[in-house]
Amino acid sequence: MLAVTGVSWSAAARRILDDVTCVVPAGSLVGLLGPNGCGKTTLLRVVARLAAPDAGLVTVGGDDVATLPRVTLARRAALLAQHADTDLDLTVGEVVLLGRTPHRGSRWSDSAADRAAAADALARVDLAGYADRRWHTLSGGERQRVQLARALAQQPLLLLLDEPTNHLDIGHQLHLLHLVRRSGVTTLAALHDLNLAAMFCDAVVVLAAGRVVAAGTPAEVLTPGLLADVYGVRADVAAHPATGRPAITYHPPAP
Ligand SMILES: Nc1ncnc2c1ncn2[C@@H]1O[C@H](COP(=O)(O)OP(=O)(O)OP(=O)(O)O)[C@@H](O)[C@H]1O
Repeated sequence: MLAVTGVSWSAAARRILDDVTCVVPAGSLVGLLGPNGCGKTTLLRVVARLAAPDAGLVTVGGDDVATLPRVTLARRAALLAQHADTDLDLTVGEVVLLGRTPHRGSRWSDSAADRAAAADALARVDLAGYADRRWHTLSGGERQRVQLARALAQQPLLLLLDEPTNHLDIGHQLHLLHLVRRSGVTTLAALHDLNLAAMFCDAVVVLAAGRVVAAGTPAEVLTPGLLADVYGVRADVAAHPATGRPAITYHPPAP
């Protein structure tokens, strides 16, 4: 469904993404992992065509994103950016309806289908009843969930999520990833919490200094050796008693 092949991207004479290849099969949730600055956001931006790669190919649904009409790409892919915000004095309902823009064509007003999709998306992020609240009155976690609702209202084939659990309490972190997984929408999500990645992702791709250093199921990838090599941390990895997925316990840094 999403295929990234040999993608490189440079800025300020530095190679930020270096020959990155990965796939996100249709309907799966793939976690994009790696330390700060390894290139996760940059890869999501390249996939969303907000940055043009120096080399390589990105296809969504088999089509090269570089040549897809903008409106077609906007209908297919929704990006939830890391610090999604707006300076406009919008209501929550208006923010979520922005997700319907690619479907609106030349219509100026919202259709019943637009309003239904927006209301459904708000309910799914547990914010039914918030439609008339002003955006700037929301907490950080509420804003994050509204932005996910905007992305869901877009009804994309591909969701690109940049640290979607930012600002969320643990209950809402679990709820959000459960919701994304159950939505069945093909998703690539940059995540920092490796236990959440292990719990919810079908597969993970690990970047380090712009290169893919591991890819596979969470159990295949999230080993003590990988955590030491990539993050420089010591950790134990056991099978979660309920799910069998990896459960990581970190050691404090050596004194
Ligand atoms: N336009 C740019 N010009 C120069 N450097 C850039 C540019 N965009 C990104 N970088 C650099 O590329 C590297 C990768 O950045 P990116 O935001 O993709 O990392 P990340 O893995 O998402 O990090 P984090 O986990 O901290 O969010 C960083 O060192 C960043 O400073």
